[in-house]
Amino acid sequence: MKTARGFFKPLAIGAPAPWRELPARVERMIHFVPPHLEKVRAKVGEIAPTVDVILANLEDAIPADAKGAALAGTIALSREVDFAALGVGLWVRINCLNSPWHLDEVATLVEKAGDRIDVIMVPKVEGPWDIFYIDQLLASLEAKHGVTRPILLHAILETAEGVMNVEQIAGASPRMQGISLGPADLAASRAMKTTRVGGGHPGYRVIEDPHADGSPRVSVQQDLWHYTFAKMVDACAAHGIKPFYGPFGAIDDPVACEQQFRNAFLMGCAGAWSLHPSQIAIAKQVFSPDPTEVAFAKRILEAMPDGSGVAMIDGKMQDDATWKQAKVMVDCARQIAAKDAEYAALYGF
Ligand SMILES: CC(C)(COP(=O)(O)OP(=O)(O)OC[C@H]1O[C@@H](n2cnc3c(N)ncnc32)[C@H](O)[C@@H]1OP(=O)(O)O)[C@@H](O)C(=O)NCCC(=O)NCCSC(=O)C[C@](C)(O)C(=O)O
Ligand SMILES: [Mg+2]
Repeated sequence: MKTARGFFKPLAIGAPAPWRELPARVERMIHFVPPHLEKVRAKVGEIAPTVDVILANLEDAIPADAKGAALAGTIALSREVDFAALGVGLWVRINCLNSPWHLDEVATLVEKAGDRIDVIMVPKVEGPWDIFYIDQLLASLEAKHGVTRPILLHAILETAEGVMNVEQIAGASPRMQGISLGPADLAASRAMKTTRVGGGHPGYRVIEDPHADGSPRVSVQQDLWHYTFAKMVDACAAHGIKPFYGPFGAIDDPVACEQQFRNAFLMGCAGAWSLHPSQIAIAKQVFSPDPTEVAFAKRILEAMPDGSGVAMIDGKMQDDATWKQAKVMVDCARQIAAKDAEYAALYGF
């Protein structure tokens, strides 16, 4: 383990000092773009003002023979759209660390777009050693190319070993911005017998005991991901970084997508991925707290100005702990309102 002071020392001479606090950013949806497709890339300028983050994807879903074009497309994208002026994050998902592509990708990204990329997403992170490696590599490249703002790291949790080590991954570097669930690779890694990208499964359920009269037994579908998800959320919260739900592959099922996103939101996630333009509005609505809940939270804060004691509001007991929950809700709404005029009006800020 590094010493407490050592943790915040730059890892290369001339590299920028690591972040001590994460920059405060609204990241309700991470919108995935295949950057090798010129047709899709051309539309990013139009989509960007409607999202919080645009992610150029270099990994899975990009054919092996298009990896170079995707990297070139990412650099072009970083120049074509002024993401910083729009208040939109620019993220890149690189190929995994045991692939032949990641080294050239990281080198090219830092050299050609190091001052414009906010976050690099690293897939299939197995343990803290993967983060140590990429942390050092980034510091060396940032120093070499005079990048003054450290690029943050986001890990995808998509192997059984990664889940086992999630706490150490979350705390491996001050560059860690967050972690997303990668349900498709994780399912394969665990030998789960599914063929989906996230969401539930009709076969995973609980059933009530047989009735004496033989009448039908109630059976309810359960959440396949709850254990992994809760483990990830606690690891992130404990280390002061952000948990995210990952992708929802059934583009044709917006109802289930919304439910999956809402479960993640209620459990503490900051956002989810949008793979298709139709999922952007779903994520935006779900990850912006409900205005009615925000109004109630404001009443709690007003009823207990110093956050202590006890109060009754509409028959519900309020104390220091509900005050803290209310503060989480109101702070989140305030941050969103500062970025999004539509929600500022809904929240009355
Ligand atoms: C699913 C696909 C193939 C359906 O693409 P489509 O063309 O069939 O859909 P469409 O409904 O016909 O598209 C309508 C319009 O939207 C456009 N469009 C469509 N998608 C986008 C987009 N993302 N951004 C911007 N524009 C988009 C599309 O080009 C079209 O434009 P047009 O009307 O002008 O012709 C397509 O949406 C797509 O490629 N999405 C991204 C897929 C992706 O990134 N997958 C990897 C992430 S999930 C993952 O990796 C798993 C994980 C974490 O690793 C693990 O769990 O293990
Ligand atoms: Mg994956």
